[in-house]
Parts: sequence; structure tokens; C-alpha cells
Amino acid sequence: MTITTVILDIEGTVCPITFVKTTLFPYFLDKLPETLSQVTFPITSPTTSIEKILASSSFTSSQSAFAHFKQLVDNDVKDPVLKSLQGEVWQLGYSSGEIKAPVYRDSIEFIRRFPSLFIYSSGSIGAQKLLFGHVLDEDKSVDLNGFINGYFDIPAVGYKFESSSYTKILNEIGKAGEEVLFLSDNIAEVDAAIKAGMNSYVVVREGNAPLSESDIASHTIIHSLDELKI
Ligand SMILES: CSCCC(=O)C(=O)COP(=O)(O)O
Ligand SMILES: [Mg+2]
Repeated sequence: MTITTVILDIEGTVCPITFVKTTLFPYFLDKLPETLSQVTFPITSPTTSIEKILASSSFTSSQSAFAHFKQLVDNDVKDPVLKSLQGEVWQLGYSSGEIKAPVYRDSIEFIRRFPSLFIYSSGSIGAQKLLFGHVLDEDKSVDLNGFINGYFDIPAVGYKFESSSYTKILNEIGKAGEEVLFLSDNIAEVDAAIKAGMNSYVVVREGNAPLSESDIASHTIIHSLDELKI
């Protein structure tokens, strides 16, 4: 069956892992103390967006909250509360022009041309929209959100290494697995998507985690979205 719909991972697929590790994460940790200083701990009646995100946690001070989130960032834990908080903090950096997303040229062109396109990332939907809303295209910042049909994250459908998450996505977009292609740098995510009945390829980019010989032999590998004959 022809592939009619593509679902893209973000980090390591359409932008370099180094952007996340050396720009986004340090920006978040740098601004977090100031963000947390505006919250009264313990949170009893959450009113601001930050307080609402933190309301399910039981922090007693901004210092204990900072230590918790720093430990998650240092270990790249895909925690949904952390991911929502990161989206709020990155908003400052994107709107001031301090952060622009270095989406690969092949990915910018693919997003502009492919008619049925979704994003599935561990980053919150808010963070995904910020990233695609502030893409560095030559020397300009461009907004690619108008080319994207929908977004999925952990709270919406579940973790990316679970096949049930991809089944939920298929149900939500109303497509059969055979007509959908999911692209990711992460073998566990690709395997989960295949288990749910999707087509799924591994995207290899400079700086991505190395793949084993057996992973390379047993998966379809691409290095650029230009290689897709769809
Ligand atoms: C779009 S948010 C920035 C990246 C991020 O925090 C993240 O966890 C990306 O994970 P992905 O699932 O896109 O590899
Ligand atoms: Mg990824």
C-alpha cells in the first residue's frame, strides 16, 4: 500500500541532538531558578501555568524542585512534568529570539511539501509548536506549524517505546498502519511503531547514538528525508 501519511520524531530525526543537549537543556536549567522563584511552595491553590504543571508534585521548596528537575535533565529522563515545564521556559527563549531551531534543510523541505504530516515527540506539544514556530531557515526565523496536521506527546498517547502509543495515534488520525510511515533515530521507537503495524525507518544523523550491526541489518536506514521516494 502507498504511504499517505508521515509521522516525524524531532530530536535526532529533523534536528540535531546537539541542539537539544547544548542549547535547549542548558537554557532551561539556566532560567529554571528564576521561574521557580515565582512559585510559592508548597503549592496549595495553583493559578499560574507553572503552578498548574507542578501541582501534581509535592515539592516543599524551589531548591528541591530545581534539584529534582536538574537530575531528570542530566539523565535525559522523558518525564511528562519536566517536558511541560521545559516548554514554558523555552517560550521565553524563542520569543526573545535567543533560540532558533536548526531543523535540517531536507526536513524543512519535506515538511513544506508532504501533504499529511504529524509529529510525535517526547517534548510536550507546546514545546513542539514552539520549535516548529521558530525554525532557522538561512538567516530568517520561519514558522512551519501551518504545514503540520497534528502533534502527539506522552500525555496524549503514551511513551514512544510502547506499541500501544502508535495504535492510539492510528486510531486518532483514522489511518491504517500500512499507509503510515514513522521516522525516528531511536530503534526502540521504530520497533514499537512496526509492532503497531506502521512502516518505520531509522534516521541516522551526525551525532546520533551509534547503531549495532544487527540493528542496521534488520531495519531500513535513511540519512536524509530526501531519500524518501514518496
Ligand atoms: C520538541 S521538545 C525538544 C526536545 C525534547 O525535549 C525531547 O525530549 C525530544 O525527544 P524526541 O522524542 O523528539 O526524540
Ligand atoms: Mg528522537
